[in-house]
Amino acid sequence: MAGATEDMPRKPHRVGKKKEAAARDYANTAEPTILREGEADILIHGNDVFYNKAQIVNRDLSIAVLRAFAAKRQQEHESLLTKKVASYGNRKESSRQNERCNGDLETENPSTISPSETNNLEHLSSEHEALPPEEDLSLETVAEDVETSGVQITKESPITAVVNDPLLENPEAKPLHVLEALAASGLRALRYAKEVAEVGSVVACDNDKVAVEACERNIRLNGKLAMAKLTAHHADSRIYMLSHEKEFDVVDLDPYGSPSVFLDSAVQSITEGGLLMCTATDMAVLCGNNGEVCYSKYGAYPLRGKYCHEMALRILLASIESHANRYKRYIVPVLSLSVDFYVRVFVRIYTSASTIKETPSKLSYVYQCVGCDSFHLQPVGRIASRQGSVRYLPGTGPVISPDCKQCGKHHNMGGPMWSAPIHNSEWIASMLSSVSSMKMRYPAFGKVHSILTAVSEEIIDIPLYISLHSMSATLKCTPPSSALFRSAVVNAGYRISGSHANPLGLKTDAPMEVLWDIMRCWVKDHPVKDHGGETSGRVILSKPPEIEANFKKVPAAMSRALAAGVARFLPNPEEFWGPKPRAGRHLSSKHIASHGAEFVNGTLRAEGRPPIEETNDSAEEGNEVKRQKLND
Ligand SMILES: C[S@@+](CC[C@H](N)C(=O)[O-])C[C@H]1O[C@@H](n2cnc3c(N)ncnc32)[C@H](O)[C@@H]1O
Ligand SMILES: [Zn+2]
Repeated sequence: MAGATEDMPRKPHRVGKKKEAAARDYANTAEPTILREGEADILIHGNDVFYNKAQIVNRDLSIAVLRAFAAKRQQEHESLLTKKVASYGNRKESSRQNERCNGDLETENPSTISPSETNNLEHLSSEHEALPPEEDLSLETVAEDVETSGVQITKESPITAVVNDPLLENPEAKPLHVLEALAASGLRALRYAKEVAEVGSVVACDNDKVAVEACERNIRLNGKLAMAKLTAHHADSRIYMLSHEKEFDVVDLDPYGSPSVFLDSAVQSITEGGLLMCTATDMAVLCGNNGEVCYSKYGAYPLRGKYCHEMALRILLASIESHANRYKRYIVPVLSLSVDFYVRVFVRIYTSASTIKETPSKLSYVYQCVGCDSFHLQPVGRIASRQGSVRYLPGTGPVISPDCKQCGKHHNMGGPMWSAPIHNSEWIASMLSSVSSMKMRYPAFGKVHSILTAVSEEIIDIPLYISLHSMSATLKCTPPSSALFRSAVVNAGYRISGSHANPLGLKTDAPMEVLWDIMRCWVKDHPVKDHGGETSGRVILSKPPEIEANFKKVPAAMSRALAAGVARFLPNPEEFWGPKPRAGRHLSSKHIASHGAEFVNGTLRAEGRPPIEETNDSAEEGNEVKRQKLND
């Protein structure tokens, strides 16, 4: 500035095109820095390739699930092996009996077969593996014409069929073949390869050439093990997955925003019983700010209830199930999380033409009152058993009258969403003990442990949660403490728990009328001012309660973790813990508007780049702020 002296305060000025270009050049020429997360190192070079520190929890959780999955696969493998060995024993026994009848053959005791013996046995045709059980049995009746170690066996004999089973040849489960379909720097893929021993190979795919080059550099940076297990691949992952049908034991989808366009190919590329791990960060869409956009992406309407974060998870699950069903496949959720600014689900994928008939009974619409937020689930389908036969029928309804029984207002209808369980309790328990036993291997251990603890306490068969604060706001009363309310629910004969998705959320099987009666009783003892008008709260309070609530505290109503002083909800370690701009975008005035000056300059400072000063709002920047607020 002409005439300005050093000690005169400088005015913030607009970031011009020149400055943006300078920042870009700086990013391109600046020395890269090395960043370590878990056991992986990556080179960070400006904003060329996407990296978000806030996703460390996401990556740690994924490693915990991957370890649990590997252990489960080994267990399943061993139990299948035991069955096969037993079946081999039975067949050998029946064969021996035949031989005795013929009086010309001797066989060893079938029960003495050991894994080392099975290792020496011949290869099996893969068709045998695919045979349904009835067809298997027919193999027992085959004539003998091939000689092996003094025993005559035909090519198709039952003994050969079982003995040559590749499963018996390899008592250890196969190493996991993993696809990180949207890999960016490859950090996640590197962590899977280096930190999970059972992972044998990882393909890190990205359609951005710069990202793939960065990934290749990072693989080399991480040394021999990474180089042996990891391959960076430049492709549109949708096409890549479609051309690798049922090949990957694990597929990870971690997109910018919505995963919707990747789901169809992802569900086809996973092996039988394999694992899909999927993130969605388009929370504004999934939580009801753009209902019609959600419908176009996920095939479901979200509702703007207090439970919106759990509904977001359930909409994503329903969408994955719908894509899977097209290929006679179905999902079994093991862990479904709403964390910070995203949702992340972990589901196993199986194939069964008969099980997919159950899908409509695992989905529900949701009616939500516009006045008091009471909600009711309307199943899409049901299963009826009569005289030993099972029938799949449409749901019966409507489950509620058009006007709310509590306050008389109408309902909005959302869904369909997944209304079957979203977690597997056995997995959660084993993950909790596993992460606790290797704390040092999880950089975000505290948060990961608190999330899994909160999940472990959730009632597994109750979709969505109520908010005591929202109910109290409707009645304009001071809320009872959570302990008192929870006790009243338990004393009325129902179950109640917290929700990992919201520290104030309560999951219960108590019907809405019981919950409102408890609140009516509370207000009787803690009267509210009458503000007049026909508010929903006034209508609700005008009806006398049908039950007498008992607020006597009961231990069964309390969180075990809370009582034991174990954290269930931890604050984020830093400010600006949220989504990041796409890679390759210049961090500029727009990002100041959408993420805040401190965030952008914090990013630049971390990279040793000059900070960008704040500018005036433009209309577009204002829109970005709005969009970001919706995201928040
Ligand atoms: C959010 S970043 C992934 C972050 C990474 N998973 C991690 O944990 O650090 C999304 C990545 O997906 C890539 N991508 C977007 N569309 C793609 C497509 N159709 N095929 C392959 N990669 C794609 C982008 O280039 C970007 O690198
Ligand atoms: Zn109502």
